[in-house]
Amino acid sequence: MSLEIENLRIYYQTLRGDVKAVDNLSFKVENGEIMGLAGESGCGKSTLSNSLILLKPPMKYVSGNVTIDDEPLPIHDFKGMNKFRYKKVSIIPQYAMNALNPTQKIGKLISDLLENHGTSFSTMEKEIKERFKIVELKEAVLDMYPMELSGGMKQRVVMVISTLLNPSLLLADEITSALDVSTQKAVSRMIVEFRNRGFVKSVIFVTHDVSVLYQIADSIMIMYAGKQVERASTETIVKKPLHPYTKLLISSLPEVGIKYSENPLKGIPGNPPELLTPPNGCRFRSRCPLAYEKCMEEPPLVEVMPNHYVACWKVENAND
Ligand SMILES: Nc1ncnc2c1ncn2[C@@H]1O[C@H](COP(=O)(O)OP(=O)(O)OP(=O)(O)O)[C@@H](O)[C@H]1O
Repeated sequence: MSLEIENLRIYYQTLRGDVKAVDNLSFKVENGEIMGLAGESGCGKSTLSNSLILLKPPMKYVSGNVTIDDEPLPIHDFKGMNKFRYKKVSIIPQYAMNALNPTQKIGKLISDLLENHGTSFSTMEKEIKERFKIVELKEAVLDMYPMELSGGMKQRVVMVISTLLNPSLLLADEITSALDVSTQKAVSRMIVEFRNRGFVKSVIFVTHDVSVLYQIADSIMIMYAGKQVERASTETIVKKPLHPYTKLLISSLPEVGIKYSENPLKGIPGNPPELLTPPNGCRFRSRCPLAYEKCMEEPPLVEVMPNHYVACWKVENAND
């Protein structure tokens, strides 16, 4: 098993109280699996992914266990995580294109990073050049400054850098949303290629855009207001979703590249609840066309079919 998460709670400490951004999540990601993570803006996707590598204030660890390759991952221990970052868990951040130091040439940047992790550019040179070839970057890029590269090229440089040490888990956070459609496809294909070649064991691919996931993910987890509402194979989530929220999300698939925040879900009045004081029971109930009294109680996440998990009373009680 590449990643295993049990009862994870990650909050933001604010003057008004705790924002319950990730509220009791449990799931597993197998070796070789690309898991898509989708849901409307503000549902906790970035919080989950950031907490697995860079948990710092105002974000706070509240409870839960994380294991990677069957070894505990001390996400609550900022310093203790140093030996796991890049080596075991790596991230292509949301604004990867701006993540490169503008005053350093790409080659120097890679060399510094490798030295910080106990290896060197010369040891890794063959591999670096090989990977540049895979992402269709010329070797000459090593001698360039970030400002000399296009957005898509910078994105690919960051992809190579974050996976050079063959991490077990790669977190990819909205890495395609700022790109044009053909670059989006190329970047998504490269993630699959990296997984196929064993550069990364597993991937959590965060996006607003389920249509991107349909092309690359093996499984999809749908989050709503800090909770997991449904998780299954990609085929099942797209073709046979069971949770009312997933159904609405799938039926209102936006055009590629348009964020849900710019194109609110059609047919679902209202907004997700505030995570400072989330409602009791099902957090989707105020917008759910199927809500009934039972939804005042929190629905458990139930495996309704093998590897198909849903948190909805209507689904659980469908045969009553
Ligand atoms: N620094 C912060 N302080 C307080 N609350 C925060 C902070 N960052 C995020 N939040 C809150 O945590 C919740 C989850 O946010 P998060 O960014 O994880 O959602 P997301 O699903 O990744 O959204 P997006 O797709 O827009 O990035 C939201 O309610 C958000 O307002």
